[in-house]
Amino acid sequence: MRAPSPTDIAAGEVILAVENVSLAFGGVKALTDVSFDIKKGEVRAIIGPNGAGKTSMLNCINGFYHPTEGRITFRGKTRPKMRPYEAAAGGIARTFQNVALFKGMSTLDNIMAGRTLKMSKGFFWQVLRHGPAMAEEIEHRHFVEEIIDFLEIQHIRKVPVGKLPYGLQKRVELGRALAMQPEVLLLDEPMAGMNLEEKEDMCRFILDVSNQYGTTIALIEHDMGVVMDLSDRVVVLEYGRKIADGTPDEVKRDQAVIDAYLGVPH
Ligand SMILES: Nc1ncnc2c1ncn2[C@@H]1O[C@H](COP(=O)(O)OP(=O)(O)OP(=O)(O)O)[C@@H](O)[C@H]1O
Repeated sequence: MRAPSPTDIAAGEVILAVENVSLAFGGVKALTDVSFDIKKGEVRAIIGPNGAGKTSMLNCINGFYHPTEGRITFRGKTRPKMRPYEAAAGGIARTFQNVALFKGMSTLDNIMAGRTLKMSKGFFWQVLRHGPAMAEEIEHRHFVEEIIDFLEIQHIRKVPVGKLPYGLQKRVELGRALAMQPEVLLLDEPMAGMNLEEKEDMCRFILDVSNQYGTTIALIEHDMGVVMDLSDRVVVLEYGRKIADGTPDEVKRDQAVIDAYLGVPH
């Protein structure tokens, strides 16, 4: 698979910064004054007990929610009212806690759907499937086939995704996100509901995406073994507040984190 679009941000520099972000739903404070950054090329985990605000944080990053306070800066630009399609077009792709695919469509068509953002030819040409649109579609199909090879899902390319086991559906969803050639990939519980073998496969693919293509990855994950193996740095939320931030080793020795996971009252 080809590398993501080139960027002017060097590996190790901050590509996305979350500053003093708060988010409230009526009286419920999902996030309170949360700050952390994500560096280009790293695997950044967001962890915390149920209801800690992890999914709300991803939803703020990709523009699905707008923070009540604070700001999010992506590639040096602060866009407080960024919408999900603007985030995707700008290089932030996302997978969901519960697989969100077109269940009646094939693996190939689902991944192709992720590619439409990259298609420049207008609807008129697309409908005619002629001329410039045809040439462009062939190029995009090549790219999608590369992703299918990369994720080792050639055998299911024509199968409607609704008929696939859950682990493979998660892999197809990853493929659809990769089809956008994102600079930042947000993964919401990529291993949820998987058996051990499927988890090992998904871990390998995430590491391959990171190592081979330098894609920056932020992931929410409950499986601590996976988090410790995959991540460069971990941010820990509890009741919507950040309680720790550091390398996996630092975080697992942090007393506030140990207390949060053991349910010690504060
Ligand atoms: N759309 C919403 N409307 C009202 N409250 C919400 C909404 N989304 C999230 N919340 C609340 O915000 C808080 C944080 O929820 P969130 O889903 O972000 O946590 P989480 O850490 O992702 O949890 P889990 O691990 O269970 O998925 C919870 O109290 C939740 O009930």
